[in-house]
Amino acid sequence: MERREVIKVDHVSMKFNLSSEKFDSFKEYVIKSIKGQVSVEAFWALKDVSFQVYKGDSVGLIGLNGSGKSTMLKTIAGVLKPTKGTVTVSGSVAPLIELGAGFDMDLTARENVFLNGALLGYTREEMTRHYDDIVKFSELENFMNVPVKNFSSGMVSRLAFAIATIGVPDILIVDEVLSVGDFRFQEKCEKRIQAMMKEGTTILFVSHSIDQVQKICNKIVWLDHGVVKRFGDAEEICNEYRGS
Ligand SMILES: Nc1ncnc2c1ncn2[C@@H]1O[C@H](COP(=O)(O)OP(=O)(O)OP(=O)(O)O)[C@@H](O)[C@H]1O
Repeated sequence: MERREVIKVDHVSMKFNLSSEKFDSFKEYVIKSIKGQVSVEAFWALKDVSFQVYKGDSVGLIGLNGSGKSTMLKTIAGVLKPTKGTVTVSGSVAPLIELGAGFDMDLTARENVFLNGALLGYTREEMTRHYDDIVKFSELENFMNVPVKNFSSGMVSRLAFAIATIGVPDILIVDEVLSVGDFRFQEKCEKRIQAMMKEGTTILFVSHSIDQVQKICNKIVWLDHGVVKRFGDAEEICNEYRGS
């Protein structure tokens, strides 16, 4: 199997500034921040994280709430810039993070297909070609002319998943999105991800279902308070995680 490195996470640390003060209004916040009276505390969500991902790997990020999984995925997706260290990514990336975040809720599902497609870098012609597949996969045939604000959260996720997975990206980033939608739809999404893996797509995957992680992933990064506790074989680390 080809062992081409597609993601290199090199000594990455991420700092967030947390303000513990409460402000009665935005005006009060602005005045105090101009006067330098807002005290902020540094919080390191990732601390010196390093790992490499090779083409065709499917890597699961596991760890308790707040351990830094989503922050790590967002730095790889280019949504966040690390405070220290570097992330090098080669190839196209399809991020399935916060599904539906790019939707305009007042527009119809149909209009959002084209809007979201444009945000993902597709032309109108490309989206027209993929339109029927998106409608069929999301099973929203009867709802395409309905404003998305009237959709349930599961319907929003189905539409967003169908749009985000129309191509075969080099790297697919999946953050918790399979926990939305019903059981049957989750299976359908899993199948689509597995089909992409067969085509050679590299997967980065976050889910609180350790069984789902073990089913999809061959490697694991186990994060603990922003630090890599373990990195390696999925089966071994998932079993260790279950027993921890
Ligand atoms: N924009 C932000 N500003 C301040 N703190 C943040 C921000 N984003 C994340 N954090 C903090 O960083 C830590 C890691 O958050 P992150 O969402 O990466 O964890 P996670 O492992 O994905 O958690 P979960 O399993 O709950 O989804 C948390 O303590 C969180 O409060």
